[in-house]
Amino acid sequence: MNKRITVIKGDGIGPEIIDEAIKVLDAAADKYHHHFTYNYIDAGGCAIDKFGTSLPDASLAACLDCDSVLLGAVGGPKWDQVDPAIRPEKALLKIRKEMGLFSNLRPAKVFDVLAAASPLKPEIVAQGIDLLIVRELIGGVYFGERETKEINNELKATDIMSYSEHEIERVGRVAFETARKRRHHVTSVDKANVLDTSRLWRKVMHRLAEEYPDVTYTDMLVDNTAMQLVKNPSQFDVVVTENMFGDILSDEASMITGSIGLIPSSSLGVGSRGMYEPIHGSAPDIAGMNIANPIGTILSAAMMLKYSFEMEAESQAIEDAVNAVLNEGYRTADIYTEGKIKLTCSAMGDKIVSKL
Ligand SMILES: NC(=O)c1ccc[n+]([C@@H]2O[C@H](COP(=O)([O-])OP(=O)(O)OC[C@H]3O[C@@H](n4cnc5c(N)ncnc54)[C@H](O)[C@@H]3O)[C@@H](O)[C@H]2O)c1
Ligand SMILES: CC(C)[C@H](C(=O)O)[C@@H](O)C(=O)O
Ligand SMILES: [Mg+2]
Repeated sequence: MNKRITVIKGDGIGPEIIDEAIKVLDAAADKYHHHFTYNYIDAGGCAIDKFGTSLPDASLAACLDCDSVLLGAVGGPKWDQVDPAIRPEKALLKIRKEMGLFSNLRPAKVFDVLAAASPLKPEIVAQGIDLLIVRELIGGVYFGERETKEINNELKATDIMSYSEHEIERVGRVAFETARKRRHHVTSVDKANVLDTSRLWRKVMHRLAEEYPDVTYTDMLVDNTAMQLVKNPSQFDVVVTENMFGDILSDEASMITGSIGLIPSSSLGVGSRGMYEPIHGSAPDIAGMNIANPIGTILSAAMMLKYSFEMEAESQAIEDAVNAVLNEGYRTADIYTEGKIKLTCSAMGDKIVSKL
């Protein structure tokens, strides 16, 4: 099959991890006789430096005219003082919105061989950790009206969180449908003891739960969820939540697997075109050092093959290659434990390619 992939390397470690994912995609294309063409575009801080804006029109157009988008990461301290309207992160939010990517799947699974890298107690890890956060991606406080104004010589800032029934229902449906392919349990996370948006969220989720009697359902408040993720993560199968809660909880869930560098994500809307990116950021503290973990990005590429291109076997082959490399004891610095073999970012990419 021929597929056109728009690639955004972005900032910080973005270029390093994307290079490894492209190596892996090329190896998969060779093995299965596909042809992937890559359209490299600028977005984020690097685009501000070149064009004075984080998302040039041509870059957005390239995201809307391709079979899927692969993204490294954007942002970093260099651009912290720029006009908020053109911040690197704005580019990412605009691409998500314009592509209509309302559901963001963020799996957090402890690989058996990486149990020692998890900061949780071994007896908790032994119960098995394999959960999937379904994060609403183009609504809530990220996209509500915002302003900063001066009142009586004091600045006041406002960010509005809003959700409609339709926005909640479409992501809820993704969660229930996905649970049917997994362990048939959905935990819906909200703050219904305080927020109106959460009370509406809960109402819509309850309505959906009745449509899916084969899926067991639990409501959980977000503060308790943050605690339960550390105390008893094996209780979770699919966790569905609004945009900002999902952002925060997915970083927390990633850490119980050992490192944020391991976690991929897919963002989808209606139709098969999606955006695929690791959940971490541009990691300015380790950028340019060739020590970042490329596995989250490589597994994001694997998700692209499965969810957007219907290439199940190819996607599985990449996952198997990652598992094989980990099983043989190879580790990047973030997941290194005593007695294992430490690899750079590029050497990890090469090793995974060699297993394909
Ligand atoms: N999707 C994205 O593009 C995205 C996501 C999150 C944050 N950001 C942006 O990235 C910048 C830095 O954010 P931050 O420092 O809060 O979060 P971060 O995720 O970039 O880094 C947090 C910590 O995790 C480590 N880390 C992250 N990815 C890693 C990897 N692949 N291998 C090894 N270690 C890794 C970093 O070294 C750092 O110590 C900010 O500008 C932020 O807005 C972008
Ligand atoms: C960079 C930022 C806008 C982004 C988000 O909050 O969605 C990031 O944290 C993520 O998790 O993808
Ligand atoms: Mg985040």
